[in-house]
Amino acid sequence: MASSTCIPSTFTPILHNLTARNSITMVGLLSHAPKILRPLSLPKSLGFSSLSTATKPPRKFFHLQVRSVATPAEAVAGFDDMVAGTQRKYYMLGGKGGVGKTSCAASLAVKFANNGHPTLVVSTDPAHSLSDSFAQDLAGGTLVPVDGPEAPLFALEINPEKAREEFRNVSQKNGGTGVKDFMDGMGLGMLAEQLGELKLGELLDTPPPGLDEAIAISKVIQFLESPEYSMFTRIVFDTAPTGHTLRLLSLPDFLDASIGKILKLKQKISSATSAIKSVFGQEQPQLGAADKLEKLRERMIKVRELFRDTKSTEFVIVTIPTVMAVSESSRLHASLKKESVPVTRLIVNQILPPSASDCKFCSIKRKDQMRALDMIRSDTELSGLTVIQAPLVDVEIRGVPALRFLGDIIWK
Ligand SMILES: Nc1ncnc2c1ncn2[C@@H]1O[C@H](COP(=O)(O)OP(=O)(O)OP(=O)(O)O)[C@@H](O)[C@H]1O
Repeated sequence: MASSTCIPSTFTPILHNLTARNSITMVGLLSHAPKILRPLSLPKSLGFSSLSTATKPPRKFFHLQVRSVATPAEAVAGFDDMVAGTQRKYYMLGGKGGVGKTSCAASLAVKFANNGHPTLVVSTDPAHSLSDSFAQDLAGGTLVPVDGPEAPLFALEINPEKAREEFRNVSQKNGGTGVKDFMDGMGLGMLAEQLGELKLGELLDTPPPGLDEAIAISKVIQFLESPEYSMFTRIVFDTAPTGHTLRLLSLPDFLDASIGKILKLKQKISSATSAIKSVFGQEQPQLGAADKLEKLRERMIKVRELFRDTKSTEFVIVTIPTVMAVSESSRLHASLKKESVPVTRLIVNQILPPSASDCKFCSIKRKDQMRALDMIRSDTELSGLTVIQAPLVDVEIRGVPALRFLGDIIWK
């Protein structure tokens, strides 16, 4: 049984962001735990002072001695497998809101880059939490280089609203409000009525939930298919909270079916319009909208294939040790399995580090967490996964040094 690594609760790294970017002094209150933690090397390049005489850039801030403590067995993430090889791999991190998806995704991206992989970290979260996590403005919908890691690390915050706008434009034709007007305009309104069951209007004018994710990911696929982005060998997705992800997973089939029907409709329209043309001499309408939908459909199929590619993709579920979060993670895993999305790792984040003297609050909290960890062990969906435990650290995970610190704890 793998022994556990944990941060003694007395260890408190304090990150003071000094004036210049990246010049951070890390003052670890080492007096409490000199025997456990000792600074191996701190990068002078980042402006670290006295704590170390390191000259070459470090691999780690601190060396944690592995010691067995009475916490449930945890596995290690198997980072060596994740980082091996230069064939492009995709890691999608997802789970309940607020569990630490962005922090874990960003820390994984930093760790890949610090191990030599040109890496792209993508978020479709409208709240721009990736910028918060890196403490750098990454908004704008284009690739932004992240300062700090050793190999190139770029971030992409896709704005779902903009992506949705694009989608809506696909369906609008000559300023109409959608296909219905478009068909009315061609005197084919009655045909639109008959096709009511297609819910054409809803599909094109009000995108279904999860579409943001699908379009955002399809945008990334577009990026990655172009030569200038062929350098990236690791792509890390910080996905939206569970609900969106589940809808996204079923979306390509939904769109496939609906767009498939639209394209059949296109067939009907073009034969109907040639009939109209011969009677009314009307112009043959160009069907740009339907053609663009065809492109969208192809991209959605690529999204679905990407999610299901066991050779290059892995979905990592992130949770926290509460009954609610574990229950949601179990449902998420069941849905991912149904959609044949490969999942092997589960991160249980923000676990209270062991402590000799628990206050009343902590001892109750700890009991709840143990109960949730027991739930994982007995859960039919989750018990087969590699469970990686990440401690609750008492500093906010912001900026590359802190992400590197968290990454060294989680991605071993
Ligand atoms: N192991 C940890 N120890 C302490 N704080 C943590 C840990 N992991 C994450 N946090 C903090 O928890 C907060 C939420 O983290 P994060 O934004 O990564 O979660 P999220 O799942 O992406 O949230 P959302 O669903 O809102 O996007 C942040 O303030 C982050 O710094």
